[in-house]
Amino acid sequence: MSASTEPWLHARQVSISYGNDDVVRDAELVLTPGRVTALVGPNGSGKSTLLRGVARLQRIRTGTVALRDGRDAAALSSREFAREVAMLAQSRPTPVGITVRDAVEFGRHPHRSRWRGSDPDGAARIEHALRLTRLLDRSGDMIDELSGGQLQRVWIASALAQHTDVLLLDEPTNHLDLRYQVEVLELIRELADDHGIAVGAVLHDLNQAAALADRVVVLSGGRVVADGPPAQALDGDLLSDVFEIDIVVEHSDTGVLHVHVPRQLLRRPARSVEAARPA
Ligand SMILES: Nc1ncnc2c1ncn2[C@@H]1O[C@H](COP(=O)(O)OP(=O)(O)OP(=O)(O)O)[C@@H](O)[C@H]1O
Repeated sequence: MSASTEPWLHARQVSISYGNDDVVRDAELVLTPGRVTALVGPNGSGKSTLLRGVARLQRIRTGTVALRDGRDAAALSSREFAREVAMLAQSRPTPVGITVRDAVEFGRHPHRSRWRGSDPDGAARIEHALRLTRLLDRSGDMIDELSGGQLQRVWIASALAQHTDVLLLDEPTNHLDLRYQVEVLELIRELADDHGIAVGAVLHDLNQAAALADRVVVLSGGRVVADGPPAQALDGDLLSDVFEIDIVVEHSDTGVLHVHVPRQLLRRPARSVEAARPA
């Protein structure tokens, strides 16, 4: 892991609007090498918009995004920017008729020379990405024949082949069963720990955020309302306010956080079950 704590991405006072609506307001996001930062918050709180804004997929109305060595992201060409920051968006169409390797090769696009398309490091980078995502032995498979979890790993491999300092992931565990969720989360942890990548990930599951992240950013109504280590940012009272439901956060002796909704809120009264039964 890199020892540096200088941010590799630092978004300051970022506001993003749709029409006249500010959906992200004065947000700050700091991504440092070897660290995973989770963005959490209710539906519509601005998590994806903020991530898309710092990935230059969405226009930022005000604010700045600085990359490694303080370079202004807005001053880079799109190819230069794509060599620094990779983004795995929330939903991607699955192309038909291409192999796993072809899909991973998409990630090399910013590294190809403009005219002749040469990419001397390409083969090694693609193989590295396939190995990290445990897809080497599937590299010839057609991607439309993969399971959801395998496909998610292919897109992560494609982002890794891009060979960037910063990796942004929008709900990387969406639609995956528990086993694949754990696999993807372990992979993300490995990318930060063993490869020093600065990762920013939107996550819905607060327990996954607590387990995975070094830092958690909580968004509410487009504003950052907490930003810190999980034990600090995932505060029960704050989360209850933000999600408008009672949320309890327990800290175990071993330092594990457990975020949950008290059971009585989930229990259905017996009579409603009776009432639902057909006569
Ligand atoms: N293309 C768009 N046009 C107009 N408004 C949009 C658009 N995309 C998102 N919004 C609005 O911006 C706000 C923030 O949306 P965003 O998708 O960033 O939230 P989110 O926290 O990622 O939500 P979710 O958890 O549901 O994915 C919401 O009010 C949403 O309705």
